Amino acid sequence: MVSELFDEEQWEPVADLNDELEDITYHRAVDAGTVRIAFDRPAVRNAFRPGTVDELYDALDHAKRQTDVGCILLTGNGPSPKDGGWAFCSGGDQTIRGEDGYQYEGDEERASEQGRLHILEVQRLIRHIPKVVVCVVPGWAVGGGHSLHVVCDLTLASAEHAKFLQTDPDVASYDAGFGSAYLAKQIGQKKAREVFFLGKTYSAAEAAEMGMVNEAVPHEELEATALEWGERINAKSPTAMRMLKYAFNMTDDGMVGQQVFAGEATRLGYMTDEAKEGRDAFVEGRDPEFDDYPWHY
Ligand SMILES: CC(C)(COP(=O)(O)OP(=O)(O)OC[C@H]1O[C@@H](n2cnc3c(N)ncnc32)[C@H](O)[C@@H]1OP(=O)(O)O)[C@@H](O)C(=O)NCCC(=O)NCCSC(=O)c1cc(O)c2ccccc2c1O
Repeated sequence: MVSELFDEEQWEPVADLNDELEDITYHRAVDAGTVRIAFDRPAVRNAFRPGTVDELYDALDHAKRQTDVGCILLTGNGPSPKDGGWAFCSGGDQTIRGEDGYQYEGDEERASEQGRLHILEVQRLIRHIPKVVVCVVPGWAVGGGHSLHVVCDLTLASAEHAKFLQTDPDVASYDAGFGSAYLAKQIGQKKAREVFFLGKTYSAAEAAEMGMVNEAVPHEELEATALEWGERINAKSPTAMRMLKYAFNMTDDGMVGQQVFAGEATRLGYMTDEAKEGRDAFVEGRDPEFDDYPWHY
């Protein structure tokens, strides 16, 4: 069983990656352009270790390159075989945290590598991926798991079991990027500081009220609702959705935000006859003829 909330009839494993996965699962909807990527370490509340992060990055990168996929669901499998508890993700696995980051402990080939903090690379991939990423939270979203939900485009949560908590300062860690500063953009400075400085646990309803969760739904309906959201998203114009995501990002992302948005503007430019004329003239060794193209106003 992948997860108690997982409906096997709706999904098929992504064949070219799934055999290599240990810490996550990766599925594609049978008849929709939606993929489901899930943490699969429920016994430790889906804490991530470096290998987990590698797999997550690879799955997201694979999903990015599927031109018929518009929606990525990021979730956590469960419940825990130990105590029945649910989690989206409890952040970095503290048992393998070394002095310079999280260690590839137990992986003989990579044990000598430096400590990693590359969940931040995953955050940046989620931020820039030209698709809608929905965080589907069936239980705890804590520490680095909380930050992941913050950086996703939308968050859908289990009304009964989802719980939101920032423990970073308890374990002497700090996501000083999207996890904190971008959270403040979502819920306001006072509330974001409360999340980190007081370390309270918030229910799905409270998190929705604060503006960091889009909707709380009954636990049993969580994944069906997520698939419905995927359908709604996939029915829309891919170009419009991509440009909107990058427009939302741009005001907070500085020159990188401008670069990502501008890259898509360049792509749209390349699709015009005017751009083709510029290219063809160079390739054919002649002067370009732009007289047919107006100076739009
Ligand atoms: C998540 C909890 C609030 C759940 O509490 P609950 O009482 O429901 O369950 P237990 O505490 O009994 O946990 C069950 C079981 O899971 C193990 N476990 C849970 N979380 C982790 C974890 N993160 N690492 C390792 N193991 C974990 C727990 O030990 C139990 O095992 P048993 O063997 O006893 O059954 C609560 O568990 C909790 O508070 N967990 C810790 C949350 C936490 O502090 N996470 C780390 C925050 S820092 C972080 O994530 C982070 C990562 C990065 O890579 C960064 C990179 C760059 C900047 C910042 C980063 C960053 O902040």
